[in-house]
Amino acid sequence: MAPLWDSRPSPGKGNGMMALEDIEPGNLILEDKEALRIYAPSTHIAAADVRAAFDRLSAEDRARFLLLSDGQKTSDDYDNARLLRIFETNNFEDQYGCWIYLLICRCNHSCQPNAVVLISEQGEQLYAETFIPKGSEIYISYKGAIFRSLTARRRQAMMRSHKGFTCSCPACSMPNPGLMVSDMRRTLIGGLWYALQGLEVPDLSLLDDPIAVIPNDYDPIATARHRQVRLSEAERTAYYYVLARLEQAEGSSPYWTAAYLREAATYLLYQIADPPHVVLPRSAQYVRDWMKEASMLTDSVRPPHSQEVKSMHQQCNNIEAALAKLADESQAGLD
Ligand SMILES: C[S@@+](CC[C@H](N)C(=O)[O-])C[C@H]1O[C@@H](n2cnc3c(N)ncnc32)[C@H](O)[C@@H]1O
Repeated sequence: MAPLWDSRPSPGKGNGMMALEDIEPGNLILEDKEALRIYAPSTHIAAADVRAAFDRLSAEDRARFLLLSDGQKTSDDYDNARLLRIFETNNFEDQYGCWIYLLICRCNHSCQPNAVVLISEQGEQLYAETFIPKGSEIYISYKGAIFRSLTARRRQAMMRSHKGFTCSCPACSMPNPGLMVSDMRRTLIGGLWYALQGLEVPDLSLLDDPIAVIPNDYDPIATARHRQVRLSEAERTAYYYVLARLEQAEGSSPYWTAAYLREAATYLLYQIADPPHVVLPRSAQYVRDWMKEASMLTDSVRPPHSQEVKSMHQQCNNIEAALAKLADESQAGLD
């Protein structure tokens, strides 16, 4: 298959991954695998560790490693300090340590990404999550889900502290009033998300301090206090539904809209299922419509064999069966 991308200059971001063809949502862009892993947190990794891991790579992979950005691109030559800079500019991190991909690492970050890295038994695969027109840039998000609920200023503060660059992605460089609307939407997304987790919105003021250094393990969720009042099922239905539509309006992955619609449908079903089991046809139709939309959206951005697609189809069937059973019980009650 001819490559769907090439590495080309991306204004203000070094090089980036540019689409050579129109790429449809759900299409595979490239396959990659971890090339180099160091089992330590990024803050504990020294130049000698990177050098040792680099020396274990094949000659071909060493050459590909040296193609990655070092954040300042001083020369084609390399010493231990440059190897460390490349590692720091490109590494992914989890609780087990840090690693590098030789292809995926050539992708820039966006706070409104159009692609996602999915991990399967075959390795790591980059998939389009929205339509990517020929000639435009392919972006992933370098940050986890809760990052999406921050305003542009707060996201930039976090990126500067954690990744050493000021994010100039399309979502962050949008002019007003678009940026203001996006900030408001994301703040609402955060408020609804925390409430649904049974949490108060945490104090995020650290992210408003322009000179604050935000620790690498900064986790706003861990500092959030528990809410005193539990949300009712009606509130949960409404919150998930609004969350789905806010994510959609914000241009997030359809995967999130699908996940929240499925929750909204499930909580609406719980309400229908409450005694006295009178199934209101309109509510039942909403449950079906939301599940159908959630299923179509998941199908559009995840491979057919993926766990997400299988589980969404299974849930559609379960919900359809539950509705049919409730309708029978409701009819029996009326007879
Ligand atoms: C993993 S590399 C991505 C590929 C890199 N741009 C290249 O030329 O190979 C990460 C670096 O790209 C740049 N970068 C990525 N996303 C960016 C963004 N949204 N805004 C500004 N710079 C970005 C930063 O210099 C960052 O340190």
